[in-house]
Amino acid sequence: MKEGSVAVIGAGKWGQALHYALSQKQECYITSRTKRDIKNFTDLQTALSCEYLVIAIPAQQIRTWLSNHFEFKGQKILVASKGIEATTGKFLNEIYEEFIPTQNLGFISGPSFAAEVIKGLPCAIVLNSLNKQLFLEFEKFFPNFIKTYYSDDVIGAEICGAYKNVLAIASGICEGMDLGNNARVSLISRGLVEMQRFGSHFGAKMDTFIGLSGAGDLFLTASSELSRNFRVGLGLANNKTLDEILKQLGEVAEGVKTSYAINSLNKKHNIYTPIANEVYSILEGKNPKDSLKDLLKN
Ligand SMILES: NC(=O)c1ccc[n+]([C@@H]2O[C@H](COP(=O)([O-])OP(=O)(O)OC[C@H]3O[C@@H](n4cnc5c(N)ncnc54)[C@H](O)[C@@H]3O)[C@@H](O)[C@H]2O)c1
Ligand SMILES: O=P(O)(O)OC[C@H](O)CO
Repeated sequence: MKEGSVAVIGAGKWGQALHYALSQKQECYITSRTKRDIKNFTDLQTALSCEYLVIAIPAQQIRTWLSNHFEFKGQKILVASKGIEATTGKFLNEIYEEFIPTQNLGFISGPSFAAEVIKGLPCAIVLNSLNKQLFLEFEKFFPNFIKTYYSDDVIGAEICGAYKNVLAIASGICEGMDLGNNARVSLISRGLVEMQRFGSHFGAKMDTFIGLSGAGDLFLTASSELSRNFRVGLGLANNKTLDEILKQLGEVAEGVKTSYAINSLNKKHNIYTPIANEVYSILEGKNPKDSLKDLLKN
């Protein structure tokens, strides 16, 4: 293993933005399935031989990717994806822990559109790990335009990052239906309460929901067309089919599959999640106008 070396795995929007950020202070490799014209692009084996890996592949592909490509040789990992595995209802930390010791795992959360990070615009994120030493090691790789905070609430960060994508779809639907600012902000506020209720069931810390990982990322994603999930909502409100919307998007919108995961988890654990339930129902064909009526019922 090349000591001190850093690589990003996955050259989608977020992988490329993180590669740009992490290249400011040191050399940083990047790899993906198809070769890209990016500085320090390398093959997978070279990337995997780095000591520090930042993994930015979509949540639903992680298990297969780890099974097929990854061999643990002591690498320290920062997970950059946001989502819940739809087939199992597992949070990303649970999947990674099947392959990698907890002490070697960290998770990025917080409001961070790739499109702004790749321009070097300032932002603040959280690096979540049960191992504070890991945070200290990764922290020094981040450039001056990114402020990094530490949290040990891995489960809280994972739930916020995944749940806010579903709420961003709901907010996009609200916007697409022209329901006004009052409606959108009511939805976002009640969404935050719902996300907290869901998270507390799984042991997330309350503080996480009012910080960057929770309210921060929710406010960002549920209020901007820069969000892919928000744009999925806009499309649904405009009667486009999900297939059409995703084809046009051409990038991952994690909230779609995460809606299915949350739907299974809230049924299994009997958690009251009215907004996520309506997003799931709309994805399954319910008319958004009927969802609105149901959400407004006292
Ligand atoms: N884009 C953002 O602003 C942003 C910010 C924070 C977090 N994220 C999260 O980062 C993750 C990736 O998002 P993105 O914006 O880079 O998406 P993207 O659609 O731009 O790119 C996804 C990348 O994953 C790769 N990929 C897909 N399937 C793969 C597989 N089976 N094996 C290996 N690689 C595979 C694709 O080739 C592509 O390079 C998502 O979980 C997303 O929620 C994105
Ligand atoms: O474009 P989205 O909806 O995947 O959101 C991107 C990031 O998660 C924002 O922090």
